[in-house]
Amino acid sequence: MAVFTPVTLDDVSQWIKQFPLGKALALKGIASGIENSNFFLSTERGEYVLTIFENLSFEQLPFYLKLMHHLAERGVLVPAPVANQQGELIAALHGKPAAIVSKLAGSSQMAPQPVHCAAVGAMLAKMHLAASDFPLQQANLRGLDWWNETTPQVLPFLSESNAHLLCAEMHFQDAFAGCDTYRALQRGPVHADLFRNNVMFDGARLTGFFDFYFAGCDTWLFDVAVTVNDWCVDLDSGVLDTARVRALLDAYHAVRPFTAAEQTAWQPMLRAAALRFWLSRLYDLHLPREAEMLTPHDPAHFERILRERIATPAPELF
Ligand SMILES: Nc1ncnc2c1ncn2[C@@H]1O[C@H](COP(=O)(O)OP(=O)(O)O)[C@@H](O)[C@H]1O
Ligand SMILES: N[C@@H](CCOP(=O)(O)O)C(=O)O
Repeated sequence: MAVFTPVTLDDVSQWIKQFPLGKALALKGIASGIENSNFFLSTERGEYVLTIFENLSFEQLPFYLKLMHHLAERGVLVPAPVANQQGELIAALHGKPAAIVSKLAGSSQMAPQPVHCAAVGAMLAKMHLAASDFPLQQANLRGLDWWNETTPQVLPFLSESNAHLLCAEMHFQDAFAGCDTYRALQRGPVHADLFRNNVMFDGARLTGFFDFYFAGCDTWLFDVAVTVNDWCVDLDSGVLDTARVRALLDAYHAVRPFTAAEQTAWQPMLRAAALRFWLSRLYDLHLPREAEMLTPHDPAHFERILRERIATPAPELF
């Protein structure tokens, strides 16, 4: 459970006066999540989510919140940020940046079927197209540079076999990022963390993507690979489930057709997406921040997925 910054209803009752939401009625810390402090906030005007950002700065946050606003205006299902009286989407709470966004209906679908994967694939393609004219630029802060910075920090904690895997994969990914195929890939703002727990469903109806706080400008294919590695994986073995993969990729392709360069890059990109989360989970496990309540994710899951993506040919992209 992650609430890094404790907040009381009293604290919020004063603070919320700058927003057009009426009085704060109830505040409840949210158990899941590992990056930020999140609370369900009931007000006289409805149900919202209050997020206190633990790592992102006031300078970095407009990218995420304005991106959500941009997407919501274009019909992509995402939480809408609420502006305060000054028209700002970010306001300080306990000295940290904080924001209020609308609460999505439904719950996460943690055992997805092809029908859920198809809905995610179609909305992901729609999101990539809708974000392509978003004017702000911000790199994916958990991209290749971060992997290169983080690798030496986690290496001392690894077994010989895992240290070898990590170094070899970093070498492979550094070379991949320098090749012509990689440079030919289409780019734009991506979610970069579109796991099952970051999408809401009401039955089989997708009600929204959320948790945009790892978003950044990167290749669209990286976003697809992150999504497939989570939504279409057999959680015990790390093997991809063919029916879910086809549902997700075919639905994406129907909205935004994949390119030949993307087909060539697909397997390296599935590996890159596995590496990214193996590294962040290793970092969070071995070099944790102080949290009032925190359950770290298991790095071995993504080590397994990475080994599997290296060993097994990738499914056809289209
Ligand atoms: N806009 C939202 N609507 C509904 N529930 C939300 C919303 N944002 C967050 N949540 C809930 O809060 C939980 C943690 O949020 P998340 O953004 O994943 O945290 P973190 O950024 O710390 O990883 C989610 O699993 C979800 O249940
Ligand atoms: N999805 C990442 C961790 C990021 O946490 P989230 O709760 O913000 O999705 C992982 O599974 O390692």
